[in-house]
Amino acid sequence: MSEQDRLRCDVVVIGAGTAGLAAERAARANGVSTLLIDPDFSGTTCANVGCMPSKLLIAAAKARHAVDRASQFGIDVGEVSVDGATVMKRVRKERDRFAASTQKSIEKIPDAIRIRGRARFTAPGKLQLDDGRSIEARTIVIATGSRPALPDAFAALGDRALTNETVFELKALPTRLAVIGSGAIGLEMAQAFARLGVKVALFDKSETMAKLRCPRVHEALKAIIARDIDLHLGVDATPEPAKDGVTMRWSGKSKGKAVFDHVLVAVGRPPVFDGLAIDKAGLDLDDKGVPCHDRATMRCGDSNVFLAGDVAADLPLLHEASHDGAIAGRNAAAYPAPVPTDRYVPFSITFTDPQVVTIGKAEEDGAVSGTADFTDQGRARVEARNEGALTLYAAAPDGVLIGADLVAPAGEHLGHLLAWAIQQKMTATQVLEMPFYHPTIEEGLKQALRTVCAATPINIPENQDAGSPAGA
Ligand SMILES: Cc1cc2nc3c(=O)[nH]c(=O)nc-3n(C[C@H](O)[C@H](O)[C@H](O)COP(=O)(O)OP(=O)(O)OC[C@H]3O[C@@H](n4cnc5c(N)ncnc54)[C@H](O)[C@@H]3O)c2cc1C
Ligand SMILES: NC(=O)c1ccc[n+]([C@@H]2O[C@H](COP(=O)([O-])OP(=O)(O)OC[C@H]3O[C@@H](n4cnc5c(N)ncnc54)[C@H](O)[C@@H]3O)[C@@H](O)[C@H]2O)c1
Repeated sequence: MSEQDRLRCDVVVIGAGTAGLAAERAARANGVSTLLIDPDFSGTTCANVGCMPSKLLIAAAKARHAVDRASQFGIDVGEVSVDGATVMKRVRKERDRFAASTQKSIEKIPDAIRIRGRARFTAPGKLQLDDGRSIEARTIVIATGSRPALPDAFAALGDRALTNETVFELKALPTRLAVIGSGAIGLEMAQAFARLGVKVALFDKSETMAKLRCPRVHEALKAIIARDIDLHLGVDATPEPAKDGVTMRWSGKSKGKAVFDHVLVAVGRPPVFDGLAIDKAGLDLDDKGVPCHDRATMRCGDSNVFLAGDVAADLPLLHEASHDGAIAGRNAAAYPAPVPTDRYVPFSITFTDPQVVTIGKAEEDGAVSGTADFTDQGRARVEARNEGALTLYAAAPDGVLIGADLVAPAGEHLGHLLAWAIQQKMTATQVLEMPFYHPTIEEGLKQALRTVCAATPINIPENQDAGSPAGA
């Protein structure tokens, strides 16, 4: 092999998504030479087909829903129509802006570092590109992301089956949409399409949506989702091509048959290892084929290989992908002396309206719990958003907050307050000692914090008024 066919660097990063870009940035900032490998450099999943286009569709649904809700305040807006083609055009136009700005930042990486191609292992620590060039690196970061699972029965439907990679390309809104999977993608997209006027049915083989642990919060979510969507949990749903769409048949907790224009398949996103020949990397793999790794360093065993982002199959979320990347990149540069990092408390928000949040640990981890209900909470009533429930989990006997499940108005903001308090290992008493402005949704937290205090031998702060202002 000629010298030209041999690429050399300290740290090679495979995959230029959120995690890979963060890893390359961190490695280079630590003074080592890097190479970044990607077949397309077309921007990130987040910008192209993930977080951003999904939130753009949700924003359109929110606008339509606000109009629908206006009448309860005595505001008559007359007949409303949705121009589906314009809705989808805006989603793509704004999405393309986000994608272009990601691409611009990729273009700022020096040319010599960006290598177009696919990498695969030929032996432990040895990589080859699909054009035959070999890569010699001191350390390797794998950041190849995840992609939507598409079971065979759905793949057989051709373009009637949609995933997050195709749904945002729809030129108009469908009339009838089946959604398979009530995880984050299924719930967000099902509710958004339904609120834009699409007739939506949602099917899941599990009886639990959005990985909620608290049955009370789950019941509240079920009632909210079922208002807009024909909801079928605990069912096996099978598709079959029909003349003008797809026939879905389902059985289990409910049974039926209906025809839809399209089926959106959102049944999880397994990590991408194909083409990498990961079996030749000499790494221990878990039962799902993911290299065993330490989340504190992102290092695979005692090898010179690190993981970052969705490919690690830990918490497939954007903030975790970028944290993984920073940790893996720095430690790949510091090899063989990786520095462990404390990880964030697990924290996820599903952007339904109201939003669903899960944080940290739950009852099964030995916690006591405190609850709050938003059906009669003051500010929530003022806004006619009085629905939802919250459960806080705390360690006994000291009342240190360790987790939460909630579906509540302003859920993403309550979620952040709680995640930050939990990350800081605050007790229920310490949070109760914080100022609560009136009248706010945040006041709804007090109810749950006080129940945690009552369930543990700790006291509600003595110098605090135990009453509630009107509607708190
Ligand atoms: C519809 C949807 C909505 C979402 N919404 C949210 C949200 O609201 N909030 C949130 O926190 N998270 C959200 N997520 C999750 C979030 O988008 C992901 O966790 C994140 O984008 C993962 O980043 P990554 O770098 O691991 O993967 P990616 O950005 O997918 O990057 C992987 C890269 O690896 C490259 N690659 C693959 N194979 C090879 C190979 N063999 N050689 C070289 N390169 C290769 C690919 O081309 C790609 O560029 C959403 C996801 C989806 C699908
Ligand atoms: N707001 C956010 O942060 C956000 C939004 C979208 C996606 N994401 C990320 O993307 C990942 C993938 O999302 P997702 O919704 O595809 O996966 P998911 O793992 O969140 O949910 C998949 C759902 O599909 C169900 N399912 C699996 N196989 C099925 C089958 N054959 N028939 C019926 N139901 C089936 C599961 O029971 C589960 O409820 C998420 O884990 C999340 O981390 C995050």
